[in-house]
Amino acid sequence: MSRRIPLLPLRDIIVFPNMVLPLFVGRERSIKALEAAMAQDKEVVLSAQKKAKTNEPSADDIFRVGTVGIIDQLFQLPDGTVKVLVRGKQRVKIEGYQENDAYFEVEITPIQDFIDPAKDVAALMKQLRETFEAYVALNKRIPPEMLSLVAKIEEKAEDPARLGDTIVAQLALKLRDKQEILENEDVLQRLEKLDTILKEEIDILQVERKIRTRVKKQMEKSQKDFYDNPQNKEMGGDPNEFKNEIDELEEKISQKAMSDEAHDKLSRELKKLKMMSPMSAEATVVRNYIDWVISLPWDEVTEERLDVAEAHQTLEDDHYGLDKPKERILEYLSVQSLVTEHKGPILCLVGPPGVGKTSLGRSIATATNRNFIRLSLGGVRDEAEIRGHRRTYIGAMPGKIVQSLRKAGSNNPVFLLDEIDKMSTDFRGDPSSALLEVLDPEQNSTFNDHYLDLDYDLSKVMFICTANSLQQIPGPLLDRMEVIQIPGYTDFEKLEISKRYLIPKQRKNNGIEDVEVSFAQGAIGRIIGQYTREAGVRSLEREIGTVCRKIARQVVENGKEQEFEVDARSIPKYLGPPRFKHDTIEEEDQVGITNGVAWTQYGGVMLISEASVIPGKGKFIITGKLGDVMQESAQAAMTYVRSRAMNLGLSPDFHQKVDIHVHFPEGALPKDGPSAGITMVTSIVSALTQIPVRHNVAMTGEITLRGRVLPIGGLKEKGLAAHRGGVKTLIIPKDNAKDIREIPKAVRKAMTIIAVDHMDEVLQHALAIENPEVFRARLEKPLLPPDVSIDHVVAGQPVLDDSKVH
Ligand SMILES: Nc1ncnc2c1ncn2[C@@H]1O[C@H](COP(=O)(O)OP(=O)(O)OP(=O)(O)O)[C@@H](O)[C@H]1O
Repeated sequence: MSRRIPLLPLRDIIVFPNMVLPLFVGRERSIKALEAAMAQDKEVVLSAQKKAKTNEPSADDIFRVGTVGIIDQLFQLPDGTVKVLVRGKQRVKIEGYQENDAYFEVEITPIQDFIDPAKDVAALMKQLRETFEAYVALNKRIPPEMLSLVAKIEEKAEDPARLGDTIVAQLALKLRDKQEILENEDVLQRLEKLDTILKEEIDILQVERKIRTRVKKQMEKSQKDFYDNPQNKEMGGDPNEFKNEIDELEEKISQKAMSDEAHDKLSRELKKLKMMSPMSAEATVVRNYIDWVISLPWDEVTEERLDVAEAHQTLEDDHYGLDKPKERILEYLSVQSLVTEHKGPILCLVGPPGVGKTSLGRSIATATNRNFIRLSLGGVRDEAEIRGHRRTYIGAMPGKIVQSLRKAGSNNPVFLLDEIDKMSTDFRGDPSSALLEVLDPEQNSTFNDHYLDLDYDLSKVMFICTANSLQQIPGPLLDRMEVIQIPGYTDFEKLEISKRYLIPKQRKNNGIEDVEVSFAQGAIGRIIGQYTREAGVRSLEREIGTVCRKIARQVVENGKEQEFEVDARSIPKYLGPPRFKHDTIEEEDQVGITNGVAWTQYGGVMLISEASVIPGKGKFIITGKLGDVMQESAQAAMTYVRSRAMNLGLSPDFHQKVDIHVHFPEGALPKDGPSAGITMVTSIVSALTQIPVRHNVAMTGEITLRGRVLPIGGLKEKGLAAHRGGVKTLIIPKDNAKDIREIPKAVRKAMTIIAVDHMDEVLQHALAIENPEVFRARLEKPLLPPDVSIDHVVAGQPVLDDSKVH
């Protein structure tokens, strides 16, 4: 829906939503625009000029994307200029300019933010918050209260767009860069971009700081020389205070239980500290070191216990379903309680995001009376992040393992190493080799952090790893783990999880526990089907949270006495228009459009392939996100189609007279591209023969040159995706028939699963042919009937004369 609003062109400033800032307006046209806005509903479009210097900008001089703002205050200053306080509201696209005599009026449409469901929003927000904190620590220009604001937004994990907009508003970036961020509709890409920019800035600031420290050190040295001169003694700092501090540290060191090695080391460090000038940078480094060592839990433990029945109850109380993982976890815990030392393998929970890996870890901690800490390894590329920097580096710190242990406060916590499949390696060393040492029970009783340079005993820690996909876990690490797979949930399971856990939890979080709220089954089903697309329940929980928040607002406005019945029809009122449609099947059979199912590390997805044929010269084009991955399969597919040309009623040289275009529309990027081979062939054959593809059939399988259908992975996830999408018949490779058992029973019952060996069979089941028998007979005919020479077959001959299309 477009609207018309006055425009205020800005010089060198970009306003983001939620940003409040004063503007000084001097240009006559701009003042007129403001007056017009004040006369209407105080809204004005704020969009930057491409060049700040332009005095009389024309439509082409102004960016097409800006922000609608509300004028909160307006003052006329004595010199004729106007000061306005504006508040950014929403990104908008300028569709057209109407230049009237006095000012610009623009036609705008709001820009909808897009959140890629395949990405882990919470982790990205956390990462950006951390980077921002590191940046603020180096950059004193940014008010510290921004940190708490940013932390609050991140903690709620609901509004990634706001997080990005709040941070970008604080940065001094080039206009073009800011505009680019404003224009990007993909919220998570905006966050990633900001994260990169901040990291670059941090690098620069660190170099500057190093230089400053060096200069400061030199100054301190000359200062020390100055104080050391007896004549100047009386001007020095308070020596008593320093002595008290040293005494205090000495006391702490002697009282704290820690290894002998640590004791000795700290005594030596303390001796060094005594010799130093209290205000020197060196003294600060030594003090920091001593603080770190003292604050670690050397001897603090929580009393472990394990009552299997109780642990079972805790796991049941916190999670619905997940029978197999729960059973395996209990077996694991039982073994651990029988052996005195934890020398067994490490548990590794593998599954898509939001299936409860972290929360299972938390339950294990509760069940065994251990503290719980979580460390995300996503994006860790540097060995030093795990193991710390040597103290010779400026600003050195212990690595993340030691930092986390300090947070845990005991030396026997459950330590969840999240996303071990997302670590990467670069020139700074391989973090996975450091991690190997951490996890290896033979080595980890003497774990040596570079910063501490002391052995620390990690053998009492219970490590649990999580990953989205097995394939990406470094081999040596995988060897040491006991993998527990947690597949995605069916819609039925999601419904139950919502009813039993997510809705009560969100009602509590949003303070509407004691309000009459009921969620109809249909309402939850609609949220699952049309507002989320995921294997886990993370977005589902967020959407339910949004509904609860909106109810909370109504309660605040109108009192608690109302009853709220959330039914399927009312969902758009709470959550806006449905977000996902095309993950379900088409309503009618269509030529050239085939449903595939594919595996991604976030669970199964529907993957549609479209083919269309146009007169041409034999070009074969594949486009869409999957384009590159599919090139090789595409060649095999084409060879098969050409070898079957006669049987399909096509001229043998059909491929020279047409161009074929196959497209895989947007969607999550599957990891197993080739399994879309048979989907592509079906689309091509349908487009060439003009026989529609059955809309309620989906398929997966790789194809060879001769049309054999090869097995694929991830059948379970694919089955779930097909079921979610409303598929009635699922075609799978015969070699995968043994895996059908993995698909939940309810899903198996709801559809027919056909295992095939050859592409010919796929076509028989997938194409909407009235008489499949005739079609099969046709496919089984020898390739070239002996009495027909190639010359007799002409392009455009009647297609499959003996079978009818319905
Ligand atoms: N089976 C279940 N029963 C009850 N609640 C569940 C279940 N599975 C997931 N949840 C809830 O879903 C939310 C997301 O789960 P969690 O954060 O543990 O997912 P995860 O698998 O660890 O994801 P990630 O890998 O992205 O960290 C949590 O609030 C969790 O309590």
